Amino acid sequence: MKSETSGEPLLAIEHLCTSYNHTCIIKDVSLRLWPQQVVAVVGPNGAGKTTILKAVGGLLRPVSGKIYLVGEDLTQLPVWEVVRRGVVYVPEGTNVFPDMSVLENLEIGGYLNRTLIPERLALVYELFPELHLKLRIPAGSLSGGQQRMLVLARGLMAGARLLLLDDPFLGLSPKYVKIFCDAFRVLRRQGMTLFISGQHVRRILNVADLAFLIEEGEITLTGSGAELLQNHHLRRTLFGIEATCDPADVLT
Ligand SMILES: Nc1ncnc2c1ncn2[C@@H]1O[C@H](COP(=O)(O)OP(=O)(O)OP(=O)(O)O)[C@@H](O)[C@H]1O
Repeated sequence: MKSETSGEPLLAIEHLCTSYNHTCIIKDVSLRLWPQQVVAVVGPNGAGKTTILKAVGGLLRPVSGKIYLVGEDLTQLPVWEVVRRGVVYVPEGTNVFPDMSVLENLEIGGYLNRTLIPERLALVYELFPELHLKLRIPAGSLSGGQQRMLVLARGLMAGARLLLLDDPFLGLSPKYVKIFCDAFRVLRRQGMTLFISGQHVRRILNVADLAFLIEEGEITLTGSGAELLQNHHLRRTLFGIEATCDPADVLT
C-alpha cells in the first residue's frame, strides 16, 4: 500500500469552491494526493463527489481556490490542456461513440499524441483482452460492462498519470468488478494515481490507500480506506448501521 505523504504531492487542491447556478456546491475543500496512490472520495448522493472530479479534470471552472499538478496551476486551463498534462476524467456510464468501432473509440482517446497510440493500445490489450477481441465491432453492440471497460480504456489512451474515475463500479457484475480492480492495481504499479468516487463504498474503500468522506460539499473525514470503513460516523451516514454490523451485509 502506498502511503507516502512527504515531498511534493501529485495533486493539491486548495480551498476549492464551486457552484452551479450560484448555489455553492463544494465549500472550501483542500486535499492532497501523492503519486501511485489509490484515493477514494465517498459520500451520500449529491454530496459533491462528481463535482470535485470534474473541477480537477477541467470540466468545471471553480469559483475560487486552486488546483495544482506537481506544483503547476491547472485551475484556469482548458480541458484539452489538463488532459495533455495527464489528468483524465473518466465519466460514469457507457459514454461510447456507438456507431464507431471499438478501435476507433480507443484511437479517439489518444488523439492528442498519435505517435503514442500503438504503445497505449498495447497496455489496453494487456489489461482488457476482451476488448482486443472486439476491435472491429461497433462500440454500441458491446455489453454494458464492456462499454464501461471501453470508457476506462479510452481514458488510458489519453496517457493519464492521474485518472479521475467517476463511479467506476456502477452496474458491473462481480466478474467485471474484479477485472477493474486488477487493472487498477496494475496501473498503480505502473506509476499512475487513481482518484475514485462512487456509491460502491465498501469496494472503493477496500482498494483505497487514502480516502475522504464528503458531506454537503465539505470533507468531514480523512484516513486510509480501512480506517474509514471502520469509522462509526461513516457507517451511520452511508450504511445506516452501527459499528457492530458488517457493511458487507448491507452494501457492497
Ligand atoms: N449540472 C448541474 N446543474 C445544477 N446542479 C447540479 C449539476 N450537477 C450537479 N448538481 C448538483 O450539485 C450537487 C452535487 O452533485 P454531484 O453530482 O457532485 O454529487 P455526487 O456526490 O457525485 O452524487 P451521486 O453520488 O448521487 O452521483 C447536487 O446537489 C446536484 O444536484
